[in-house]
Amino acid sequence: MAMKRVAVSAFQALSSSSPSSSSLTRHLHASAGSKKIVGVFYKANDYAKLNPNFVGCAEGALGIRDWLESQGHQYIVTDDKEGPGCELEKHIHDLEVLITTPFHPAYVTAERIKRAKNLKLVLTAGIGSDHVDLNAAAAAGLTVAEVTGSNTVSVAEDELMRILILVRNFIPGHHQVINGDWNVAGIAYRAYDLEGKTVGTVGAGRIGKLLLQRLKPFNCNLLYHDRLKMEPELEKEIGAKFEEDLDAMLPKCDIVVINMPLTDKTRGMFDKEKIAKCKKGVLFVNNARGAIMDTQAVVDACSSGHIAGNLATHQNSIKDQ
Ligand SMILES: NC(=O)C1=CN([C@@H]2O[C@H](COP(=O)(O)OP(=O)(O)OC[C@H]3O[C@@H](n4cnc5c(N)ncnc54)[C@H](O)[C@@H]3O)[C@@H](O)[C@H]2O)C=CC1
Repeated sequence: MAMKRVAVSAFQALSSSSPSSSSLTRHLHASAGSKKIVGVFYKANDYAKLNPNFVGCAEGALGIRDWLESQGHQYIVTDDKEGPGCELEKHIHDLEVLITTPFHPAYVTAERIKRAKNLKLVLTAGIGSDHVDLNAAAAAGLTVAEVTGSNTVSVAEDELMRILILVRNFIPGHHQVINGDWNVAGIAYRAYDLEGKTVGTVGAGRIGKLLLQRLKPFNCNLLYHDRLKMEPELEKEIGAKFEEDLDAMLPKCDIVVINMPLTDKTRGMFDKEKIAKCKKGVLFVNNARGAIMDTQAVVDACSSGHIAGNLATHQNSIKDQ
C-alpha cells in the first residue's frame, strides 16, 4: 500500500503544479479535464490474486484506478510495451502521462518522445529513471519524476541479505542440501564472518545510508564514496568514513556495494581497470543497475577469481544489462 500512497501523492503534486513553474515544461494543465494516463507494468497472472495489496503489477494497476477514474481521467494499463504493434505504441500519439516501473520499464526513447506530442509527465513508480532518454525529455520540456524513497528499506535489507549470502558462502551450501550432499569443507573453506570486514558503498544516498546503518551492529569497517560528504553528526552516528577518491577506497574493501544511479557518468564505471583496483577475492553487491558494471569485465574477473562473488539485481530487461 505504500507504493499506492506514494504514486497517488506524486501524481497529485505534479498534476496540481502551477503552469508558471517553468516555461520549458509541457504543462499538465495545458488542456482542461480528463487526462489520458497509460501505466506499463509486468503481468502477475495468478500471483495477482494471492495478495490484494500486491499492486505493482498490471492487474493491480498500482491500486490507483478508482481514484484516477473518479477524477475524470482515462487510465489504460498494459504490460505490452515493445515492438511497433504493441499496446503502448497505440497510445503514444495522445497519452499525457506515462507511468512505469524499473522492473518492467516502458523505454522512453528520443524517438518515442518525438511522437508523443501530448506527453507531459513520465512517472517512475519506483526509483531510477534510466529507462528515459533524459536529454530528449529535457529538450522536450517533459517532467520526469520518480517516487523517491518508495522502496529504499527493501533495497537496503536486500543488500544486507546478499552481503551475508556471499560472505557466509550460503548458496553452494543451499545447493548441497537440495542435492542431498554433505561436504562441509566445500563450503567452509571460504565461509567468513562479516565482523571485521571492510564494506564500501559507492553511492551513499538514501539506500546507501540505510545500508550503512544496518551494517553498523555487525562491527564492520564502513567506508563510503559519494559526490557528497554526509553531515559530520550523521557520519559519526553511522560510523562510516568518507572516501573522496573511489580508486583509493576500492583496494581497502572486502565487499563493494553499488548504490548510485545509472547515468551517462556511471554506465560501465566498473570496467576492467576499476575492478583491477579491488582486492583479489572482493565481493560485489550491485542492487542499483546492472549496466554500471561492464558485464564482460565482471565475467572475466569472476573466472579469474579476482571477484570471488557477485550478486546483482537484474531489474531491467536484458537490454540494460
Ligand atoms: N534494485 C532495486 O529494486 C532498486 C534500485 N534502486 C537504484 O538505486 C539507486 C540509488 O537509489 P537512492 O539511494 O534512493 O538514490 P539517492 O539519489 O538517494 O542516492 C544516490 C547517491 O548516489 C550518488 N551519486 C550519483 N552519481 C554518483 C557518482 N558518479 N559517483 C558517486 N556517487 C554518485 C548521489 O550523490 C547520491 O548520494 C537508484 O538510482 C536506482 O538505480 C533504487 C530503488 C530500488
